Amino acid sequence: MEELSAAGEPAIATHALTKRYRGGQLAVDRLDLVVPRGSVFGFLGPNGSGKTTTIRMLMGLIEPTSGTARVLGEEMPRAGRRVLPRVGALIEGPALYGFLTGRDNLLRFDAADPTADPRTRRARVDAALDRVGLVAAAGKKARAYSLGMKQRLGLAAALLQPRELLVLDEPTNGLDPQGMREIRTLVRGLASEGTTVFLSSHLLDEIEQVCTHAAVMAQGRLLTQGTVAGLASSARGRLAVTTPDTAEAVRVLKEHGVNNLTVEDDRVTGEPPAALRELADLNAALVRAGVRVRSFGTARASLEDAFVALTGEGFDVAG
Ligand SMILES: Nc1ncnc2c1ncn2[C@@H]1O[C@H](COP(=O)(O)OP(=O)(O)OP(=O)(O)O)[C@@H](O)[C@H]1O
Repeated sequence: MEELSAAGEPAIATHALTKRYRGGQLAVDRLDLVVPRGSVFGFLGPNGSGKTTTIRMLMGLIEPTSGTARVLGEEMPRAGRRVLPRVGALIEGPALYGFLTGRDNLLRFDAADPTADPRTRRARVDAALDRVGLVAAAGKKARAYSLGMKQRLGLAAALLQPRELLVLDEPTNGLDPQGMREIRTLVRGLASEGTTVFLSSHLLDEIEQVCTHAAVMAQGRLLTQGTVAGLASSARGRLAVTTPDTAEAVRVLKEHGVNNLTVEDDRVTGEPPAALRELADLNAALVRAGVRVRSFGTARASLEDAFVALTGEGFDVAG
C-alpha cells in the first residue's frame, strides 16, 4: 500500500473494532479498516450492516466494546478534543432550525465554534454557501429547503473550517438523481483539494462513481477493502463471443466449463469457470473447433460482480 507510507498514518485505521449493544446485538465485529489519506473511501453495506455504528465509534459518539480506532493518527475517543476540529461530519442529517434562513443557520453553527473568529464569520459563511451552491437560496428559510438543499446546508456547516477529513453518513439518502449528482460533484471537488472523504452508502453504483477506495460490510463484518478498481477486477466479468457459428460456440464453451450461456443474435455470453487461468485458451479451443470468432472478450466487472462473487448473493439494499 504505497499511499500509506507516502502520506504517513492513514486517515482512519481501526483494529479489531467491536461494538456489542446493551441488548446483545453484535453490530460491529472485529473490524480492521484502513482509510488512506487523500482517498474518497466508500463504506458500503446493506442497511443494518454496522456502518452507522462504526461511524459513531470513529467520531467518539459511542464507546467501542473492544478494539481500537485511530482517526488522523490519534486514538478515539480519547483524543476527540484534538481530532474532531480537524474533521467535518454529517451524520444522520444535519440539525437545522427550520424557522431560520440557510445563512442564519450557518451563522449559528459558526458562533457555536469557540475557535471561530466572529470578525470573519460572515466571510466564512458566504464561502461555505458558495462552496455548496446555496448562495441564491441563502435567504430562504431552511424549512422551505428540499432534502438535497438541507443536505448541502449540512455539508456547508461541516465545511466552515478547513478539514482534513470529511465523514458523511449516507450523504445522498433520500435525494433525487439531481441532488445525488450535486453531492458527488461536491465530494470530487473536495477530494481534488486533498481532503480525505469517508462516506457510507448502501448504493453500489454511487460508490463506483465517486470513490477511489471501498470497504464492504455485511452483518457487522468486513468482507473486503481496497481500491474500487482492484475490487472490481477481482471479480471476473462475463465472457462475450460474437460469431456466426453460435450453436457450435455454445457447445465448445460448455465443454470447457463456461456456465450460464446465453445467445442473442450472433453474441454468446457466459461465465468463465473460476478455475480457468488463461482466457486465451478458450479462444484457442473455439478456433480449433472451427468456430469463426469475430470478437472475443470479457465485459468489465463491476463492484456488484465483486460483491456477488464474495457473498454468493445479490446486494440486497432492503437489508
Ligand atoms: N442503539 C442500538 N441499540 C441496539 N442495537 C442497535 C442500536 N443501533 C443499531 N443497532 C443494531 O446494530 C446493527 C447495525 O446497525 P447500524 O445502524 O450500525 O447499521 P447500518 O449499516 O448503519 O444500517 P443503516 O444504514 O440502516 O443505519 C443493526 O442490527 C441494528 O439493529
